[in-house]
Amino acid sequence: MPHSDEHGHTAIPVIEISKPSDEVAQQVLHAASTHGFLYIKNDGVTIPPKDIADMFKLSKEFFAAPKEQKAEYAIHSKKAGGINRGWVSMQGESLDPEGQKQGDPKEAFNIAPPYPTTTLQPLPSPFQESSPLISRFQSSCHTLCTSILALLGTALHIPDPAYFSTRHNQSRGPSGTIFRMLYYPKTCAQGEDGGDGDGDGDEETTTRIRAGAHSDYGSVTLLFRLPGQPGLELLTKGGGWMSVPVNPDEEHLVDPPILVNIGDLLCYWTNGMLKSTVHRVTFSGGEERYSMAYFCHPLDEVELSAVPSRIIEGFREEGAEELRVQRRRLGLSEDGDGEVLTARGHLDRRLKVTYGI
Ligand SMILES: O=C(O)CCC(=O)C(=O)O
Ligand SMILES: [Fe+2]
Repeated sequence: MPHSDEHGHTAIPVIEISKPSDEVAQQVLHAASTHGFLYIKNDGVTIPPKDIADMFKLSKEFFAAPKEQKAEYAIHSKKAGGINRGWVSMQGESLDPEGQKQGDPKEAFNIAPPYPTTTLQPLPSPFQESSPLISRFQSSCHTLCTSILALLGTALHIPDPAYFSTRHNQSRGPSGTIFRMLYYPKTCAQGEDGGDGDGDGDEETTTRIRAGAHSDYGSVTLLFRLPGQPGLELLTKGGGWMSVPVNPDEEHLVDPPILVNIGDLLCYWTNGMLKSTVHRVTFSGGEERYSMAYFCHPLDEVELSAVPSRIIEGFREEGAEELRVQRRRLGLSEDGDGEVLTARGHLDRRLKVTYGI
């Protein structure tokens, strides 16, 4: 490690964090500041593989329900608990509005963390009956995110060891954190004919897209996928697409490692040092596909002035171009005028681009 794939791309490392140390912290920082992606070896305890499997079972059961039933909990609706919660229908969202005419051929269901009460948002069956599992799963995802952020804090020599964890402590207030279950149905027209279904193969050379090219919004994202359901690709520095295997080390790892990627907010917050890498999902096989993502965000009120680290301060010049990209994504003037965004302000700007809300 690290080794390269057949195209010469350095592979995304699998990092074991069950015994945190300076060396482990350095490995996490290195992956986060080069690929923007890393795998965490599943220790079997933090997020039990059985819970992951049970969550996938629930997700399959929910998405198999009739459309009308799912539509009762439509995204942003009052019944689903408000903004950014609930069910997203097929083509109901475009992650790459400029690059794609149509919305993504996928469905999703968003669940927010329980705040300020301890109960989850109103949920349809079978989620309602499994609320304890869902809460437990979300909370273990959050624990893992906090551990990853703590390792980044160590490697960046942030003087306050609790800098990131305090700012992501959900018991202290609301945040943009959201857990999302995704379902990409098998649609033969799109698998064979670029989606227009007229059978003439006129888009033969176009890659079939299941989730448009995008970067995530928050601090860190955890991604769960199922063996045999590939399709995730990341944009390399050279402008090509590199596939991200579900289990990069099948020989040694029974449980697939947990994929982690850095979001725009953390890139912005670190002067562009941690990379928020653009990624997408393609058909590659066209079979149905399920995934789950935990998008971890800081508390709404957190101010995103550069994190207090000499390493980040020293990156200001090198990261200037990356920061300009980030500012463009937010619709801000490129060179900034000294204003400090809050985490909420950052998310609102990003959501506006995707949903127009
Ligand atoms: O389904 C996947 O593998 C990735 C989904 C994704 O990137 C997202 O929802 O942000
Ligand atoms: Fe994503």
